[in-house]
Amino acid sequence: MKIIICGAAGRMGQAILSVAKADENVQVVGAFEYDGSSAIGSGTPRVAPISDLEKVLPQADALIDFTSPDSALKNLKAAKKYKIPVVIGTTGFIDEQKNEIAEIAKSIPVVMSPNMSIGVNLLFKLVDEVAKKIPDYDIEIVELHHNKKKDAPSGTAAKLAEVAAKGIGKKIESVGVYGRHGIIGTRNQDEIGVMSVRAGDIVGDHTVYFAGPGERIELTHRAHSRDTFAAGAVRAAKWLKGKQPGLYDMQDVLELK
Ligand SMILES: NC(=O)C1=CN([C@@H]2O[C@H](COP(=O)(O)OP(=O)(O)OC[C@H]3O[C@@H](n4cnc5c(N)ncnc54)[C@H](OP(=O)(O)O)[C@@H]3O)[C@@H](O)[C@H]2O)C=CC1
Ligand SMILES: O=C(O)C1=N[C@H](C(=O)O)C[C@H](O)C1
Repeated sequence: MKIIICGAAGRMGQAILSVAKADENVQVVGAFEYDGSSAIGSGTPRVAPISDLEKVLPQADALIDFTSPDSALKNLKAAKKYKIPVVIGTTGFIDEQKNEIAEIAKSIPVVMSPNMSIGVNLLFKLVDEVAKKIPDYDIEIVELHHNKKKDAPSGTAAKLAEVAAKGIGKKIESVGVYGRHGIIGTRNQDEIGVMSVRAGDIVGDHTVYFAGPGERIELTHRAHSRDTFAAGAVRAAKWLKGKQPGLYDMQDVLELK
């Protein structure tokens, strides 16, 4: 399995490189960073400028992207040109970009998930189940991440909120509340609060609260290491081999649907 890693010098890129190196069935044929990055020329395999991506794409079985929304979309467009399957772990896409990704996925198979861990993908299922069972309980989501994270809320928290909203028969666009401040009045019954904490080197924690009269449920996932996301990304790349074009997620890869 020959893979390309975009964002190779980043936190996730480095974790994926070490998972790939430990796997005898995986060969990294390209490790890319943006043009002008101080990482160009470093490491094994050597980190190359993203402007060289199309030189390597024809030899790859899959491209794994953990960069930023704009560059992920550019890399996806290049992969489409060469019909190479793509794993997108990058988060923070706006709706217009998500629509573009869905359109491109009509031509090539794409796995896109804000969280590649087994635990969080099970958490999505649990939240759906609990929200459906107790739709009148207050739902709040708190996510904690390291102080270098650029997007908020995390892609995972956004997805948890979407799943919870759907579970209670609402659209997250109508019920999502992102942070609170000032004399805001009492809580609306249907709102789903999403709070973001940025501190130190926290890898990624997500808690979903369901609070009702005299009790609450807290469903928490804590990632101890980025290796869990990296292993998931490599598993998704392998899973994509021979798949029909389409937009898949980690629940497809992990057969949780
Ligand atoms: N789906 C999942 O399971 C997970 C998703 N993520 C998501 O993955 C993304 C990356 O996270 P993380 O690794 O922590 O972030 P980092 O900032 O550490 O890594 C991103 C890397 O991509 C580089 N980069 C930026 N633009 C380009 C480009 N045009 N071409 C190639 N490389 C580029 C960055 O360079 P520079 O720093 O110099 O800008 C950086 O080295 C985020 O969106 C994050 O939310 C993270 C963990 C798990
Ligand atoms: O940026 C990160 O670090 C993480 N991002 C993902 C997200 O936005 O949900 C997943 C994970 O929690 C780590």
